[in-house]
Amino acid sequence: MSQGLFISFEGIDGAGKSTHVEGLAQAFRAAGRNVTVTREPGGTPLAEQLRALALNAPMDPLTEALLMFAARRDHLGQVIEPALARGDVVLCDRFTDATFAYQGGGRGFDLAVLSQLERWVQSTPALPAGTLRQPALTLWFEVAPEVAAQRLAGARAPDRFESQPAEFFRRVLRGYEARAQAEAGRFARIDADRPREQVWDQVILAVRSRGWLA
Ligand SMILES: Nc1ncnc2c1ncn2[C@@H]1O[C@H](COP(=O)(O)OP(=O)(O)OP(=O)(O)O)[C@@H](O)[C@H]1O
Ligand SMILES: Cc1cn([C@H]2C[C@H](O)[C@@H](COP(=O)(O)O)O2)c(=O)[nH]c1=O
Repeated sequence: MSQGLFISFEGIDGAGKSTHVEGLAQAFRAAGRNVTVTREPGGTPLAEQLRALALNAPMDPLTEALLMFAARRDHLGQVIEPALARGDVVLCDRFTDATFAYQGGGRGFDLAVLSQLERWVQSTPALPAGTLRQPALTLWFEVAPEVAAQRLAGARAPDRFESQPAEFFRRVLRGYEARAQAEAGRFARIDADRPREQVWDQVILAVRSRGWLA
């Protein structure tokens, strides 16, 4: 049986990350792997309900952060951990880096509290004590907020996050930068301000260079 592999996709709204999730899933399936495609917040019936609240209902920053981690706890227990235990490749559209970027960077919420929640929520008996469940690779789609906003313009009714001004997304970007610097080995920076084909080339290179696809 193959070993489970956990890959997350990150970036500001409209960076273009979801566009490449299914392509990477197909590449792994073509190589004979079982793939679980999922997203955060969401991925389980309960977490999808929490997603609808987090994206649409007015709330204070602590409530928002708690909802993200509550959804994540359910998602990890119901979907991610079982899939990894089966040996699947798990492709997750956003994970905890989004909380540090959006709630920490964007909202200015206390990073120490987020780190504590991360330790509680991502501890798992599947890993040695003191080790947290984290992606093996995080594909970080970096793009200027103005470019991302243009891509989303008119596409759908904006939610509580998508309707934030460019300055919010500049803070979110800085939040991602800080996480990428702190955990450089886990992050692959994708220059997402390029045509789709060139973005895809960077995605597949990041995976191949780690020996996970030929
Ligand atoms: N490289 C690209 N160049 C131009 N447009 C793109 C590119 N990649 C994706 N798009 C378009 O930009 C829009 C947003 O793409 P996508 O949904 O993949 O972004 P996202 O990062 O997943 O956004 P969100 O987090 O808000 O769901 C879509 O209309 C998509 O077709
Ligand atoms: C996981 C997570 C997500 N968010 C925000 C980021 C996005 O604006 C939405 C999710 O929408 P998408 O179209 O599926 O990208 O939620 C957040 O603020 N904090 C998080 O932890």
